[in-house]
Amino acid sequence: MPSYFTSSPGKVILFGEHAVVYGKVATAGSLGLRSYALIQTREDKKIEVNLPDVQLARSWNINDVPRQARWEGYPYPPQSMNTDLLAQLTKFVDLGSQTNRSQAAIALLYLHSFLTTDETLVRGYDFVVRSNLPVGAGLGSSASYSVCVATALLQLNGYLSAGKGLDVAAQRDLVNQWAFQAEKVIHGNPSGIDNTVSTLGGAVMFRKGEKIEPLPGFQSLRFLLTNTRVPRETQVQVANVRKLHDKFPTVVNPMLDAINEISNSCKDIFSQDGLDRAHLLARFGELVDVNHGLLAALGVSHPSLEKVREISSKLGLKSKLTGAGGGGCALTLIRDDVSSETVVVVKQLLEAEGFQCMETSVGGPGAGILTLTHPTTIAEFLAHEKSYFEATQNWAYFV
Ligand SMILES: Nc1ncnc2c1ncn2[C@@H]1O[C@H](COP(=O)(O)OP(=O)(O)O)[C@@H](O)[C@H]1O
Ligand SMILES: C[C@@](O)(CCOP(=O)(O)O)CC(=O)O
Ligand SMILES: [Mg+2]
Repeated sequence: MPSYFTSSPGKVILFGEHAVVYGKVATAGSLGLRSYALIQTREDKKIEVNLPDVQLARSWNINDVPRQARWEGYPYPPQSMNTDLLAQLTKFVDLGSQTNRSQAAIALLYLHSFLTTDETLVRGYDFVVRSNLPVGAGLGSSASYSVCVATALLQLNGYLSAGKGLDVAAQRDLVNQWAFQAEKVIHGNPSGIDNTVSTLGGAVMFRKGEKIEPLPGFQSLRFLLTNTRVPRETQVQVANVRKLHDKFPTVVNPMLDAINEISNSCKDIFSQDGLDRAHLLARFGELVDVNHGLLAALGVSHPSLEKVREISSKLGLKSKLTGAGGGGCALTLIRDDVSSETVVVVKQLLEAEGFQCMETSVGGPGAGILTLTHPTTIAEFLAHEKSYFEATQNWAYFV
């Protein structure tokens, strides 16, 4: 009975969120915080889904879920989203269209409709996801979830098996393309940066439709992430920027161009010979400030995010919102010369506001699969989730 774990990281966008949706360059890295999925076949033709992070536990008869006939470009996703299928699935899951739970369930079933083979159809499967990432806080939980879903369904249905003749790069590409479809279900109009970073890992400069450029040196940077715990949805923030853009294109386009130049300047700083690290970090901090100012002008800051900036700047630290904004997370650059006492103080001050501070590594591995020798149960997976999480070093990453 095939049984697999899949795992993929969240991400932090350093520069370029929102602008990246308009084809500008953005800079981002994978996080040490990850999501983990369990997928395994069962014998009663049911799909049993358990997503505790969004309080969803549901089971469906596998034959009741709509299935797609072979399409052009198989096994890569079709060029455009199937909106009829989306409407059908929204009705089928019957959880409302805009809730956390329904988006997660529809994204899973959307991929299921395309990827399920006859072999899986006669059996059914269990599917569980747990995440160490805060959901809806700007650290790419939706992309991390989407990559876990895509990897799990592709693996269970044999698309990644040796017999298919895909090398590692092609496997990652297939996962990334399907994860992007799931992100589209959740976000509406994603740029693709989040699923790409979650699939590939590392630190990259990303522009829609172009080859990914690795950004060496990034791993040595240290950040504090602060979750303001103010809920927001990426889809809503992206739509608000779109409205502003469409109303005042001549005002907004130069702002997006300026954001583009921030990533280019960041790259220049890293590749500048002879620039000592103290100067590099000081310049980086200035770009953090400028990028936040532009994002605030686009209307995606929030009083809680301004509070993070105010507190950190009192201690000489630079912060900006990260992800879609409107709440969620901010990142703060911790320069090498910042003492551990200062970090403790800033964390205390931020936590006193009710915020949650996290320090995590940036630029680690991307998506991975672990084949289980013994099938497990959903209950056991959830009961022992910590040890599964800690087994991360044994995972077969696509790297
Ligand atoms: N662990 C998870 N389990 C199920 N669904 C998840 C999980 N993490 C994220 N999601 C999905 O992603 C959505 C949040 O996405 P989004 O608004 O883009 O925020 P984020 O910045 O965290 O990516 C949730 O509403 C849910 O549909
Ligand atoms: C705002 C945006 O640039 C990043 C969104 O990231 P998150 O979902 O808030 O983690 C949107 C996108 O790139 O698709
Ligand atoms: Mg997201």
